[in-house]
Amino acid sequence: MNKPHVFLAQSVPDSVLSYIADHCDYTIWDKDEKPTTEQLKEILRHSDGALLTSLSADEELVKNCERLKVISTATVGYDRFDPIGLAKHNVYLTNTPYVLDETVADLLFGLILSGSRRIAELHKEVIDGNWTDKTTQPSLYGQDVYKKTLGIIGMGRIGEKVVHRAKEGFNMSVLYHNRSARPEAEERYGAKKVELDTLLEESDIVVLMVPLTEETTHLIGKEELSKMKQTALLVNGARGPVIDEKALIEALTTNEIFGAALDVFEQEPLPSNHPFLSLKNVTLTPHIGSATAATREAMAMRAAENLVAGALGKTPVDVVKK
Ligand SMILES: NC(=O)C1=CN([C@@H]2O[C@H](COP(=O)(O)OP(=O)(O)OC[C@H]3O[C@@H](n4cnc5c(N)ncnc54)[C@H](O)[C@@H]3O)[C@@H](O)[C@H]2O)C=CC1
Ligand SMILES: O=C(O)C(=O)CO
Repeated sequence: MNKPHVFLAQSVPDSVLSYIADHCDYTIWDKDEKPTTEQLKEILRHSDGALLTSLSADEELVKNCERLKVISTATVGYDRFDPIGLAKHNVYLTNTPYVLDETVADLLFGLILSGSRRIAELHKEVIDGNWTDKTTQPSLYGQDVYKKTLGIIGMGRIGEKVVHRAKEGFNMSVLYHNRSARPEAEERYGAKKVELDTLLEESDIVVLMVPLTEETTHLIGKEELSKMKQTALLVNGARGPVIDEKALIEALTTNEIFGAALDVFEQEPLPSNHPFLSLKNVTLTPHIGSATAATREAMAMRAAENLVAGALGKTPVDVVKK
């Protein structure tokens, strides 16, 4: 029997490629520039499945792809894909939940610590040869993390791992804002579900961990920032557009809040003239929430398992239901 054919828009670890090859024939896109929409449509017309992590897909892309059964992304976030549009043409969208939760929560705690204790800012002072008596003056003091109040917006898989670290490691109080109540988290961590405004007003550290949707676009803007404490830190591990960056830059420039620690941005990579780059009260990382060798390999394998299952005509484990 002929093997199904899958398209890989990017390379994958050898172990993952070998798993795919056991079940499918494959083509890998090996050019530096991404395929154009027209090139992608043509490729997908001849594919049973596709791994499109760094690309996007909607109804228009797949409407003439009779063979196509699955589009897999090696990410948990799927805001660049339209699961409903794909489903209209019997194409599953799959993502990679669970396997990255602990790793992303670790990074978020790195951001919390760096932003609160000014690690990135003062690291730069040391590197630049500016370590003088003045470096430890009160105006450069940080904020405590231990026993402070963490406000988490988006108490999902990753949000709960952040809360675990906050409670078990730092004895923090936890407020959360989520679409639905999470009674187990309330019981286990003493987390309290509150309205967004209350969370913003009462938290010392506000962490964003919601998916990017119409509802969460610019969830944090001028008005929301004005409700935060002047000593508060805003941490974004979700997606850039969840924050209105213009409003955040204004709040950081006028010290309306203490600082921001950000892994995701409205435009990625950040343009070289971006105002964030000249602010001191920010920690910036280049969207590395899940970027450890082990976790990225686990994500690629999970994405491959979904891809292979779909291409073979089975129902993949991680079908995105919207
Ligand atoms: N920086 C990075 O590298 C990474 C970023 N992410 C981002 O984090 C997001 C969350 O991932 P998971 O925790 O796995 O997702 P999840 O689906 O388990 O959790 C998201 C939570 O947000 C809540 N939510 C959704 N819309 C909301 C709204 N309008 N208001 C309040 N709560 C709302 C949901 O009820 C859910 O509990 C992903 O969608 C992705 O965009 C995920 C992994 C790595
Ligand atoms: O999985 C995701 O959604 C990411 O942003 C990268 O891990």
